[in-house]
Amino acid sequence: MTKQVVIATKNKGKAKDFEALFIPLGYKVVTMFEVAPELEIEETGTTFEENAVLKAETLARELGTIVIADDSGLAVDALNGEPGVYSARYAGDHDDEANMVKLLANMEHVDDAQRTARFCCCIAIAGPDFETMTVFGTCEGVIAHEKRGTNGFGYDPIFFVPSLNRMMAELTAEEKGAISHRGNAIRQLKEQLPTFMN
Ligand SMILES: O=P(O)(O)OP(=O)(O)OP(=O)(O)OC[C@H]1O[C@@H](n2cnc3c(O)ncnc32)[C@H](O)[C@@H]1O
Ligand SMILES: [Mg+2]
Repeated sequence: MTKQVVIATKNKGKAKDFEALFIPLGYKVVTMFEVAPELEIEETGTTFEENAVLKAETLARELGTIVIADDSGLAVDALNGEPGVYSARYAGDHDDEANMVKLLANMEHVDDAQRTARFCCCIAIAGPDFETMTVFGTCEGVIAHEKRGTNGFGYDPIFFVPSLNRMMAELTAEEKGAISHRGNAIRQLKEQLPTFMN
């Protein structure tokens, strides 16, 4: 029987990232589209951790099983850490394209040296018989002046990864997982929960 991991997400790009990380470990990835399509979880927290815990615990309670959730975002130094926890809704509705347009406009007069940023990801794991646990991962980069690349999701086309000399949206899902905030968080989870992710 294939093991499965339930992720409290409705973001298809995020789900693909998780598949690249979990399938090699022998897990099938299941999202809210399959297990709770009607459930809307309002992200009322002010930190990645609060929102990740909220999403994981809400779905775990609903299903009575172990659930993982990811709350993530982009923190841009020249914008004092914005859009941060509001990354998905930066330009209003959840619209990746509009979010990038707004971010590039707000960065128009920022010099190359000041365009540093990082993706942040808090992953929470919740279940019926243990206390919710969280791990945190980051990925350093630079905000480009224009979009490039078609892989990934969200802000990937404007996030330059200096160590690979490519945009995040130019990496395969496997390459992204090896260096991303999400990959780094998952690797920590794996270290701390070897029995869950063996
Ligand atoms: O809450 P769920 O349903 O998981 O999906 P979401 O897209 O709303 O997810 P978040 O609330 O965690 O918001 C994260 C946003 O941050 C951005 N983001 C997070 N991880 C990213 C990544 O790996 N690449 C590009 N953008 C990312 C992107 O705009 C996401 O919509
Ligand atoms: Mg969300």
